[in-house]
Amino acid sequence: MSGRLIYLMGPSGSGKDSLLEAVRERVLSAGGQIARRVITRSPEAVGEDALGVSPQRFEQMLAEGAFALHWRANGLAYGIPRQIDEWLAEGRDVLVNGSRGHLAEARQRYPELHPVLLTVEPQELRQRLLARGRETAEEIEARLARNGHVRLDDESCQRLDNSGSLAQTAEALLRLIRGRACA
Ligand SMILES: Nc1ncnc2c1ncn2[C@@H]1O[C@H](COP(=O)(O)OP(=O)(O)O)[C@@H](O)[C@H]1O
Ligand SMILES: O=P(O)(O)OC[C@H]1O[C@H](OP(=O)(O)OP(=O)(O)O)[C@H](O)[C@@H]1O
Repeated sequence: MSGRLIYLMGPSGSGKDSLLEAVRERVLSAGGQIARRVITRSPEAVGEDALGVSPQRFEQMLAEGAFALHWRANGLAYGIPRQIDEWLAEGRDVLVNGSRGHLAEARQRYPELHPVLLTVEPQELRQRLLARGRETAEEIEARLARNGHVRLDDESCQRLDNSGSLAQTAEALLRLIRGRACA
């Protein structure tokens, strides 16, 4: 039986990378996997477990069919390695740090995916992006503006509020996964 694709979305700064890191050990010990994104950003990017590549290398990987999913946002290119298909075929649940703007395309490839939307109070979101200190003030404003016009009216999305404690959000995500995806 195929594993489930847990497609985590949310505004830049809402805590997707932090949440995936917080649940990583328990997801892996339950036989699940967490996809490592490929991003055209410096490998030193603060607070994320992504593979940083040049735009040229990204295009080469894309041409070689290396990605199961890929999209562009925030002036960057993001890719999800095709390895997730092997994991899913092995019956493993796979968590992906996804994009709200790419959900429709992701659904075309994975009709059974489980969408999870991380939400954060707007003012808290701004503070977190500033505190993370990875983007310039201009890039932060652009991300906040993007959040203002990316609309997700998909009622099937499970919503997780990450405005409070990360540990509590992690427990909520694990309950959600156990409830819907893991035996
Ligand atoms: N529940 C939380 N409470 C306080 N700070 C958080 C919480 N979740 C994430 N953060 C912080 O907010 C910033 C953005 O988190 P990050 O995981 O990079 O978000 P995303 O991956 O969605 O862009 C980071 O500095 C992170 O440490
Ligand atoms: O379509 P959206 O839902 O707005 O998402 C746009 C992009 O931003 C998110 O990445 P992330 O939050 O990790 O961005 P960052 O790491 O570049 O800040 C998400 O993973 C997408 O790659």
